[in-house]
Amino acid sequence: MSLKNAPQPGSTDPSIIRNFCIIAHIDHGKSTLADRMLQLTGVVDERASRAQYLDRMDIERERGITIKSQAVRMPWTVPDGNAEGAEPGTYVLNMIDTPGHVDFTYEVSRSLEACEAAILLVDAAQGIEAQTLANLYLAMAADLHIIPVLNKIDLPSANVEKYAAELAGLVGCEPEEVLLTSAKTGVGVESLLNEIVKQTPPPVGDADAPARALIFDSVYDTYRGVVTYVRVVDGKLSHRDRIKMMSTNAVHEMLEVGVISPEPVKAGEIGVGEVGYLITGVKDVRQSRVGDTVTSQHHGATESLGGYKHPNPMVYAGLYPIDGDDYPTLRDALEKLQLNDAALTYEPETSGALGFGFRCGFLGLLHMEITRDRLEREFNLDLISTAPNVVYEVALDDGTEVEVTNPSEYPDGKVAEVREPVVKATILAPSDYIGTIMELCQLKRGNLQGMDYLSEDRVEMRYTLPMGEIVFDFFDQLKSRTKGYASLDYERSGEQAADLVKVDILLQGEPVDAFSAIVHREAAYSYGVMMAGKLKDLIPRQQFEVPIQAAIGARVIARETIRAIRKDVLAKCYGGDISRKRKLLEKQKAGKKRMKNIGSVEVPPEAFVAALATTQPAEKSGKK
Ligand SMILES: Nc1nc2c(ncn2[C@@H]2O[C@H](COP(=O)(O)OP(=O)(O)OP(=O)(O)O)[C@@H](O)[C@H]2O)c(=O)[nH]1
Repeated sequence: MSLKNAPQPGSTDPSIIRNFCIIAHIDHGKSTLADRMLQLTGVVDERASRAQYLDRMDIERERGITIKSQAVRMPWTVPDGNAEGAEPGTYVLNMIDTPGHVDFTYEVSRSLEACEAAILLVDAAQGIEAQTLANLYLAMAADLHIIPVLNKIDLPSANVEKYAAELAGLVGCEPEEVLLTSAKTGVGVESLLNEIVKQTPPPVGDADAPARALIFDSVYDTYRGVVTYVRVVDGKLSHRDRIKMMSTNAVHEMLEVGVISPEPVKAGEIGVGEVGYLITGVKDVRQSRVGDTVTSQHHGATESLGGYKHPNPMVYAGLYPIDGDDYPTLRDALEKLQLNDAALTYEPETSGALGFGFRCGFLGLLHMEITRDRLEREFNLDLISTAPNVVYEVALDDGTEVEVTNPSEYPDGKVAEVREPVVKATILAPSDYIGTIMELCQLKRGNLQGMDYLSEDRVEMRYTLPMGEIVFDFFDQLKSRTKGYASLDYERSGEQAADLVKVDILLQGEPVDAFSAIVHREAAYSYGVMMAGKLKDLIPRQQFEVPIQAAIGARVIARETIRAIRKDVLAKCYGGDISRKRKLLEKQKAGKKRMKNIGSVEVPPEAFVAALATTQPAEKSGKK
């Protein structure tokens, strides 16, 4: 169908609108299916279609243009006599993209709020995974209609019967009701579009009420400022309105309203049930926050849609430039990133060992990895990041409470109680690995909350775990112990009191703040031994002997020694070539300039990088 004849934004009857999203575990084919739908609905023609149209962050960056397609409007005509029994006619489908990772659960929940149905996509060769479940629970909490779909049925290893039964059991339908697709070959995708029309409830809202729209994403664009994605619930938003953000009462001039199909298309207004974008000239995403309600300034709504939450960082780490001269660049870079990332926080910090840097707050490990990666790649910075830590609440003997986001701020002595954040974790794995997973969780101070068999040989285990144990190498260990078969998802779930201590690492009797860590008392010794051992290997020998100690307060719990030596760079230079000798000595001097001095001990930056690399990135699935 030609897009010109498609229903126009602003005057679309809500009864022909269908708002849906696709939820899936990483790699189960979400992007491929989305691309296929764009092609079939004629929004992107096959020739112009490049793989993964929705995933165009990189392309955008290269060309420095426009907008991330967070929500695409697709016209779809249901033919007469379709096998699905959907009412023939032309419909407007809005496909809303959801970020794929636990760090962004709140953003996911807002995107889901903007939909009426969710396609639960499962790989027919893999079955249900942890994120399938996590996303499904979020979708059920948002009251969405679930459409179960098995994808990749073209794969020789697909086991349609087994996984259709598993999926049906999970969703509570008959195995025959599970739809089958191959996003790759296109099989089943037309039927799926008809099913979406048939099964998704049309949006309901009051067209005559004051405007209310939910912000489900906001993105900073270099040229246009902040682009805010909204789903209109009541009334309409027009480009002539001045709009108000209900959480802050801030009023903004509206410059443009439109829909994405798949490029931005201006519209005069968008009405009940529609999904589109607003541009207001605001330059900072923090003024247009995900979860907030937009209304018009005049005769605006008095009650917001609810559910707005301020993003709170869960993980903190220090970021330091390896070259101290890069400090201003790092500051500017963080300022720029924050324009596009309402959840990123930072404040200046100084470390005795690393110099000037920033204490940054992140939603989780993946968020931290992404941010660091972008700083290094987009701003050409070499960074040292200190080991990430969670936020501890420390009650002192005198009744005061402090929040510790940096181990070096941990109060010495007089601590009455320390509370640490806890997560509820869901682990899915083949049942053969139950023993090894239990062992790992026990080691990480986990408590088993329950266990269910999803099928004969797959099990779901639910644990509560201290978040501080997960931010280290938990995910990596889980993967290696289960040969990659386990999947993990977790969400924050309150605090608990714990017996935690601060372990300091001392070089020649001087504490190195970058290596301090808050750990469970039982793990303190092994942390001390591990760190001292690592540093012994990483720090080059000096002209004098260097003791490395790990200590809790004044009590030393581990010790290593680096023996003295002077590296004679001239050793191989017999004969009398004075200029060559001078060159070598200068090279040595230049190398020394880059060293970080801890007291009189010279430590190469690489030693910090390697010593702090105890943490591993979390599952890299949230790139969208
Ligand atoms: N054989 C086959 N491969 C598929 C099918 N759908 C997707 N794939 C492949 O599976 C891989 C993952 O697909 P994506 O669409 O990137 O998966 P995704 O869920 O969007 O993954 P992320 O973007 O990483 O979250 C790609 O290599 C696809 O080509 C299918 O129906 N059949």
